[in-house]
Amino acid sequence: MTSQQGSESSAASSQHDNGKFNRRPITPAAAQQKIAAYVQPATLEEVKLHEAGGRFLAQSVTAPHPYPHFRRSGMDGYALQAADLAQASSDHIVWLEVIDNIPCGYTPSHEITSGYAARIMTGAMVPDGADVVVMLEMTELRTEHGRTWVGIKRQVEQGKNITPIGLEVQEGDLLLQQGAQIGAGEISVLATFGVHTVPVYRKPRVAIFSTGTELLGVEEPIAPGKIRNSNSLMLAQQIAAAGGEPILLGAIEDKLELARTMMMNALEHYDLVVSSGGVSVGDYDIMGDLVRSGEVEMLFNKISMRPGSVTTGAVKDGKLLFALSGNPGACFVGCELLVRPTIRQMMGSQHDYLPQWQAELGREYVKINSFTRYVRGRLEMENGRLIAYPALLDESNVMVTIKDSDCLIVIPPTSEPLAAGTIVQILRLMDR
Ligand SMILES: Nc1nc2c(c(=O)[nH]1)N[C@H]1C(S)=C(S)[C@@H](COP(=O)(O)OP(=O)(O)OC[C@H]3O[C@@H](n4cnc5c(N)ncnc54)[C@H](O)[C@@H]3O)O[C@H]1N2
Ligand code: MOO
Ligand SMILES: [Mg+2]
Repeated sequence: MTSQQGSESSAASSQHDNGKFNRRPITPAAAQQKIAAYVQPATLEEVKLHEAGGRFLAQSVTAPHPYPHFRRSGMDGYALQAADLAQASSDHIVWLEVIDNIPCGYTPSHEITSGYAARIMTGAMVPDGADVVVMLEMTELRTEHGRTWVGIKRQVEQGKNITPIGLEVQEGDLLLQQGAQIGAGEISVLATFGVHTVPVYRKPRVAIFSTGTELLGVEEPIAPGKIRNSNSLMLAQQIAAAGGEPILLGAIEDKLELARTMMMNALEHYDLVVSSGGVSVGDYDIMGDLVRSGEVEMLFNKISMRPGSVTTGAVKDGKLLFALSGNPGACFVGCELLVRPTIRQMMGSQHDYLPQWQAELGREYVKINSFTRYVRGRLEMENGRLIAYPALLDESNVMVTIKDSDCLIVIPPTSEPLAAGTIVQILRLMDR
């Protein structure tokens, strides 16, 4: 016991506490399912469209009108009847009288009949009667006595350079599904259809705290035996990237009473709670003790995965608590596999779990394990093949290679090393 460790820690009782050792592992998928059963949808709010980026739509949106909603010219040129050009050729120029000039934003003032044309700009409304727009470069002009004729030496197929009404979207079409995450393309759609305030899910407020008597604030000078609290800030970034609002509650010493107060307060005031550290079998692994104490309903305290086998999930009054391992690698993976999907499920996302792809293993992977491993990896495209390189240092307690990874390579339980070139599943990390 270190000098800082108070007598109220769980140390005294831990020798007799078999609960922490007799943990029944469940699979990562089972853990995800258990959690999903407790997810409560976030409430709604309206935000201005220009502030809606990254948020999740709380209601599906259907098209109030077709798009485009008028026949639109795709070129600067002349709107006319294609049949008038039936005799046009390099030896025979067809002349049509120009009776209108249609800029964008105006309605045509004349219907086009045989023998006539209207000068028209890209994006302008094609006049009734016209069934083609001939681009400016294919035409020549003649002016006589204040009247203007356009000359064309080529046939042009009917419909050319006219975007028909509803080409992109018909009235009543489903534009965006509830739960869609709003990016540039979605904003363009919403703007096009006049949705200037957007119903979105409120960002779940996710409380984050770390446990560890060794933890210093990031601003504090380094000291023997101490480390800076990197997990809290790493988690905050992951949670923000997932769509949540991280609330940093700081770090506490490994004291059961402090942890209880912190956890209960967080569960009361926030939508989700994520902690780091203290879930293993050590004397001061207070989060593990706390979750087993009966004050919260434990969902699991062992998952058949590495890193993060001791990752613990619990629920109290419908609110979920994720007690992640303190080892940075395990903390990171636990957040990606469990916390991220929860946040996204709360906001109705159809893309809640990390997308799964296949890749070739870039180098031999020799560690064998009865649990599924999520190995941080880096993806490269080589000769049209997707190759996943496992990090050279991928231990749970290794921090520095997290930044180099853009995927987690899924190594199933195996008793044999995996050869380079083996097809593996990978989970794409989505925060970059
Ligand atoms: N006897 C056993 N010991 C351990 C086992 C086991 O099965 N039997 N499992 C090991 C594995 S695997 C993991 S993972 C860790 C899990 O430990 P905890 O979740 O209890 O985390 P701590 O003990 O609090 O810390 C572990 C490690 O991480 C550092 N840490 C903690 N918090 C932070 C933070 N906020 N920022 C940066 N680093 C942090 C801490 O200093 C420790 O080095 O247990 C193994 N032991
Ligand atoms: O299972 Mo430990 O939790 O990272 O390797
Ligand atoms: Mg521990």
